Amino acid sequence: MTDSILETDGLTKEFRGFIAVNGVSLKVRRGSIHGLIGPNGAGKTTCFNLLTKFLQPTRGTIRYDGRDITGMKPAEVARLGLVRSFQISAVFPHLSVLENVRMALQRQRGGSFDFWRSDSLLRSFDDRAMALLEDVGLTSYARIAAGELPYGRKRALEIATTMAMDPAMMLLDEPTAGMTHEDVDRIVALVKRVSAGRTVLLVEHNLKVVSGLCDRITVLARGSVLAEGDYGEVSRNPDVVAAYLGTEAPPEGAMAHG
Ligand SMILES: Nc1ncnc2c1ncn2[C@@H]1O[C@H](COP(=O)(O)OP(=O)(O)OP(=O)(O)O)[C@@H](O)[C@H]1O
Repeated sequence: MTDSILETDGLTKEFRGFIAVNGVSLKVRRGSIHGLIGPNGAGKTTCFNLLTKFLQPTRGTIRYDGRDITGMKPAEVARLGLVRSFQISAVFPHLSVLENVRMALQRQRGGSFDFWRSDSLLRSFDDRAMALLEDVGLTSYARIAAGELPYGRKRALEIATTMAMDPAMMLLDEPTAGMTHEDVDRIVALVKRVSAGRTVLLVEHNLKVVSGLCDRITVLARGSVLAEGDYGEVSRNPDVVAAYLGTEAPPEGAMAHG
């Protein structure tokens, strides 16, 4: 018996007749770090948006923690503990790093954005916010305006604000996109750390990141599942190699792992 926390069955998304995601049946094991990879245009982002309920599927079902969430709204699934990392645009650039996490904590408590009046309430979240900042290595940046953070640190802040929701499952969309090597290593370590006691699903282009992080990997190509397994298995799969070589060369040496 596998203990899946997230399961899709025949998940399909059509855009005016173009099938971006085609009959994807996915099982994400509770407590695992699961990677969703595939060449450009494979349907990863569409799939991610379906799972986070930002898009409604044309067909198919999504079950989270034993419950059918197919028709639910993003906020509803977030309340159930299935939370996507906030986009950088969701970080308030003029507020400090600490204030951003405080806001996220307040939101988790069901508070409103009425931060004019609730300053004292927000301050009560300081301790928890500082603990989260420590988790993501941002303690020394607490008082800096979020907008002034270097890019890699902004992604760490995004993860801290996601963690503020205390999700049972986190969905991360390319957490290392556009990062320097040093930032990539830091985010990999961070995702590993925050994955303790949670399930993580990430869409990721960088196959070295995937090989270092993921217990299980689903490879999408042209909207369908092409292969599934651990990194060693999928990287040796001739169909996977062909799919990557057919559209773009994988990052140097990436397929040589495992
Ligand atoms: N809103 C939309 N309307 C029409 N076509 C779309 C829409 N969103 C995505 N597509 C198409 O669906 C296909 C899959 O796109 P998607 O962005 O999900 O792939 P991806 O694997 O995330 O690609 P990439 O790695 O390039 O980000 C692409 O051909 C894309 O052009």
